[in-house]
This record gives sequence, structure tokens and C-alpha cells, in this order.
Amino acid sequence: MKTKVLSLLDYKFYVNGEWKESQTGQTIEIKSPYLYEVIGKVQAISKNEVDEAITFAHEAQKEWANISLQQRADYLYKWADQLIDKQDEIAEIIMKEVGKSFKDAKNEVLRTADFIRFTVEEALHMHGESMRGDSFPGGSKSKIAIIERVPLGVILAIPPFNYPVNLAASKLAPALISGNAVIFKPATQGAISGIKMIEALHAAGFPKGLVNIVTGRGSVIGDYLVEHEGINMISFTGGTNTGIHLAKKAGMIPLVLELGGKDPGIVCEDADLHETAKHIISGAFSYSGQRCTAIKRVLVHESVADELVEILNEEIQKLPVGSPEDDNTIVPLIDDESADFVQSLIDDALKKGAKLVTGNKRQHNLIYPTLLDHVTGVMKVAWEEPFGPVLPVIRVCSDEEAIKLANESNFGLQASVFTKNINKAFLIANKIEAGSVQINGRTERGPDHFPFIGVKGSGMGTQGIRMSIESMTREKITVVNLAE
Ligand SMILES: O=C[C@H](O)COP(=O)(O)O
Repeated sequence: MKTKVLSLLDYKFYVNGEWKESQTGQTIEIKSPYLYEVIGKVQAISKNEVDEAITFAHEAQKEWANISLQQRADYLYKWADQLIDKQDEIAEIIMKEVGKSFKDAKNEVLRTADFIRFTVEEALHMHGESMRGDSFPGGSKSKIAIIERVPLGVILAIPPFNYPVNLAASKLAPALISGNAVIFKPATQGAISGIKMIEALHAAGFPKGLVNIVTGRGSVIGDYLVEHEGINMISFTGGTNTGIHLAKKAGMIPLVLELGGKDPGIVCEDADLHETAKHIISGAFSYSGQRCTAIKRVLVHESVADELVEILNEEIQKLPVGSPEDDNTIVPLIDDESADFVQSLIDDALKKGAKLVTGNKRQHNLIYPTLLDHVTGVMKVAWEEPFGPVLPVIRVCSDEEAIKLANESNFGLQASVFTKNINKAFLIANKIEAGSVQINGRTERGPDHFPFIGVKGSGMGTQGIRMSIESMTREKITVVNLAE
């Protein structure tokens, strides 16, 4: 597709159903990671403006929680329709702002509309339960508890840059359908995409104040938002260090944190190596590896390592590299700092004796897909999350060694096990310390109704549509005491 020249736009923030310029008069420039030019500016709002947004959210939430579930469902369906109508416009902004290929950006918008609709349908089919007292020793049969789920109040939704629409809506939709209001703080790089998504929500006619988008400098409003007493729950996706910082700052409120990963692809001696390589390549290199669920290390049995590395190399040569506008898989990383970090991991590994199979080529923030063999535990790339297109291969002598190395990581998001022996696959999966283990498939979050959970440094709390709704609601028990 051809680049249209965007006029330099000042995007407003959204509070109480209105688009506004900040009283600070300050804006933040958003530079495209591949056009290398400013594509727009977002408002750098103040703490007072955050206060206002939270006040409006609380006011709107009370009424919203009171209307019927069917009425809330109608609004969300309209929002999904609006996203479909605006899919090209939103996808183009995603592409320009975060450098995701147009095809993937469009899929992100379509996936989001599906997510919203599924969330509505899930909520429509969720219901409470009742209990009688006499199932506990000494309890009375005439004491009946009615257990329902009620909203928590105002949810702070903080998505990352890499899915600026999908990972935002996957927090907003469960929050809204269950009767909450939302303060949405987009990643700064990703804020324009978030604003576009909220334009669709605005067009769907949601009540004023229910969703507010606050843009600004993390140093000014980041901690302020997290510590704000008007926030009742936080759903955050992003880096592990930020997640840990946030958890220390947040008060006594529920948190769901989806953080980093170092997902291993464990390749057993009996794996179908061609199939395995396809999954590993797609898992490791889609969107240049800028996915928390990317395969970030290969733990392969020594006896099949040479053959696997050769096939991986062949597959890597087929990966298209370049501009996201031409639907390339390998695209420039989000910024120079990220590319510098990936390069430092490659340099460190090569200095310590890793073998370069392919890659280690760079143009600005575009890093070519890089495969490193004979990586060992002394190299940073064996343990650190690159969030870029570098894949270390670590050779192991047994399944036990692979499991041990997999579990020595500080992360525990997902893992893949490749083998033709389903029994062995389960035995390995059972021993892996991760939220999910994929057998003969790449690591990935979807389909989006599956539970999605990170353990250790990869997070806390569970997402997935039903689980997200549960995380943004709590039980409310009403007990009826019948006269005997
Ligand atoms: O980057 C974190 C996302 O949750 C990964 O989602 P994905 O597996 O669909 O790419």
C-alpha cells in the first residue's frame, strides 16, 4: 500500500465525552518508527485533568452499572461495528505509529471487533449462583446466599505499544460490559491508535464520562494515576520492571499484570523438524519479535540441533524484511533504544563465543533476523528478553536439561514443546513453570477466550475473556434468612 501524507495533527484527549486540549498547553510528539518523522502530537495532560477524568468516570459508572446488561451489550456491539467501519483508517494509524505491517494492523482491528462481540456474548451467559446454609455443619437450610458479580468501579487500563488497539480493548470491553467505567492511559507510542479506537467508541454513543483517555508523560501522570484513590482496579500490560514498580505503588486494589517473557521452544529428539521450524520462526519473528509471547530461545536436543539450525536458517532467509507498508514480517523496531538493546545482546553473545548463523545486520532501528547457535548460560541473550528479532539456540543433552533451563528463567509466560510423543509432551509440560505450554505449536495468547496468565516475572492475575470479566468484578452476596 502507498503512504498517504498525513497532516501533522494535534490529537486531543477525551474526557466526559468531549475532545479537549490540555490546559498545560503541552503536547508530546509521536514519531513513526519507520517514516522517521513526527506523525502527530498528543496532549500532555496535568494531574488536575486526571482528577477531573476520574471524577467524571465515577459519576458515569453509577448509572452505567444500573442499566440492563442488554443495553450495555448494544453499546458494545455498536462499538465493534464502528471498528469494522473504520478498519482501514485505524490500521493505517497503527502501521504508521508502531510500525506493524498493514496486514497485521488490520487483523488487529478485526480481532478486536471479534473480541468485543465475544466479550458481550460471554457476559450475557454468565450468571450467579445460590447456596444453602445446611451444607456446612450446623448451618440452616433456611439461610440462602444469592451470589452475584458486581463491578469494581473505575478500571485503569494501561496497554503496551505493540497492540495499541487490541490490548486496550481487551481491557476496556470486559470492564464496560460488567458495569465499570474506564480511565484509559495508552502507551505514548500507540496513543494515536488508542485515540482512533476511542473515536469509534465515541461514535457508538456511549454515555459521557464512562471512558476517558488520558495521554501524558509517565513522569507526570504515571504514578499519580496508579496511586490515585479513585482507581479501583488496574489492568496493565507492559515490561516487567514497570509492572513491578506499578505493583509497589498501587494501593490495596486488584491488579492484573501481563509482563515480559522468555518463552522457550523445547525441541525433542523425535520432533518433526520442518513443522517445528515453521512454528519457531513464526513464534520468534512475527512483528520482529515484538510480542511478549514470542519464542525467545530454542532449547534443542544436541542430536538434532545441526539439522534444526539448518532448517531454521533456510526459513529465516524467506522472511521479508523492510517497511511495514509492504507487509514485511521483519520491520524497524519501535525506537533506536530498543534496537541498541537488541544489538547489545547480539554483540555480547558473539563476544562470548556464540556462533552467528545469519543476521547481525542493522540499518538504523531495522535489525535483520538473527540466529545465534551454541548460546550458553553466560550470555545475556540466554536470559534477557530482547523484544526484537534475535533467536538464541541453546543445545541440551536431555529433556531434563531443557526443563531445568526453561525453569531457571525469571519469566514464566509460555513455552512450546515439540515432539511426536504426546505422553512425553505432557510429562514435560507438567514440569514447566509457565502460564501455558503449547504442544507442537508456537507460543501465543490467542484464541482470546483461552485463559492467559504469566507466572514469576511474567505477571499476575488471569486474562482471557471470562477471566478478564471476573477480574473486574467481585462477588456480592445477599443472604435471605427464611422464617422457619
Ligand atoms: O505482547 C503481548 C501480547 O499479549 C501477545 O499477544 P499475541 O500472542 O497474540 O501476539
